[in-house]
Amino acid sequence: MKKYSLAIVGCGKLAHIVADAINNGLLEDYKLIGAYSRTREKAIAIAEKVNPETCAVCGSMDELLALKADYIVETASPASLKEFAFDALKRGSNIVTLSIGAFTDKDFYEKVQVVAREHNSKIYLASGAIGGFDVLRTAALMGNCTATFDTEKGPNSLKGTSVYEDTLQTEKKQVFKGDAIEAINLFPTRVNVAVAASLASVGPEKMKVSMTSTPGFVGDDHRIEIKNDQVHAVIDVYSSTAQIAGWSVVNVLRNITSPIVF
Ligand SMILES: NC(=O)C1=CN([C@@H]2O[C@H](COP(=O)(O)OP(=O)(O)OC[C@H]3O[C@@H](n4cnc5c(N)ncnc54)[C@H](O)[C@@H]3O)[C@@H](O)[C@H]2O)C=CC1
Ligand SMILES: O=C([O-])CC(=O)C(=O)O
Repeated sequence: MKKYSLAIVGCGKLAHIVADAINNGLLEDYKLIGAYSRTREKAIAIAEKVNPETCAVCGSMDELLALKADYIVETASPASLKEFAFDALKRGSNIVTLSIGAFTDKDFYEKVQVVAREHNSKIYLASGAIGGFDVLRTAALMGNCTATFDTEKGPNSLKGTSVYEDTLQTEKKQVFKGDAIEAINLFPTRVNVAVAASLASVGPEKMKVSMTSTPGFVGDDHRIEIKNDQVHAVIDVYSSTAQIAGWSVVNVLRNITSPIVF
């Protein structure tokens, strides 16, 4: 049976979910051939977990791209996706990404599509911590639609952002209201989901995004609502950890090689 080669960029928490899935026999159509992360030890940890003999620990992005893996899983950051997407697609590698926030850069979003078409490669947007791309896309296709994206988080997950203040520990507060572009600019690695939902529906400028901080709240709740003349759909996903996003990459990879495609 043909195995597709796989490489991982960004060897943190979510990459380990993909590595565990390989080890647990959930990705039998793939062979991990390379791992790259800013911190070399993290790439070593992934290679050692899966198979240090067949998975190269890459010292640079170029080294990883030179492997020309059939699929590159990106679990790093929107900035990293921008760094390697063109080169990867030009070499015929397909990309599975969680850092969909990168696509609020219109120029980048348009150019990756042109390059992917020219080189017969594809970019798969993993559903991450949300879902329902199918109904969002379908409802949007029908026309005349509006959409909102409301996130609830605990204050501790906002530490290190400009909206954090100690009073959030005791008071519920809407800490952000704006569109998906403003949201990802303020929270570069926390609202990829809002951008993903917007690209699947009304676009980043028209997606009305809010974020509410609730004292003691654990995990994330993302509530997407889309309406057109005939359809009213609500997709509400609560998750106590971000692990669902790593699993969504596993799901995309399984779908790619499955005879039944969801
Ligand atoms: N779409 C979604 O639902 C979600 C998307 N994400 C995205 O996935 C990314 C990874 O999440 P985690 O695994 O939880 O983060 P993490 O912080 O545990 O791991 C990310 C790893 O990537 C490395 N990295 C970052 N930029 C890099 C670059 N330019 N080149 C090479 N390595 C780089 C970091 O050093 C780190 O080891 C997040 O930054 C976020 O953009 C995360 C959660 C949900
Ligand atoms: O884990 C989440 O809830 C969402 C997240 O980080 C992202 O979209 O970047």
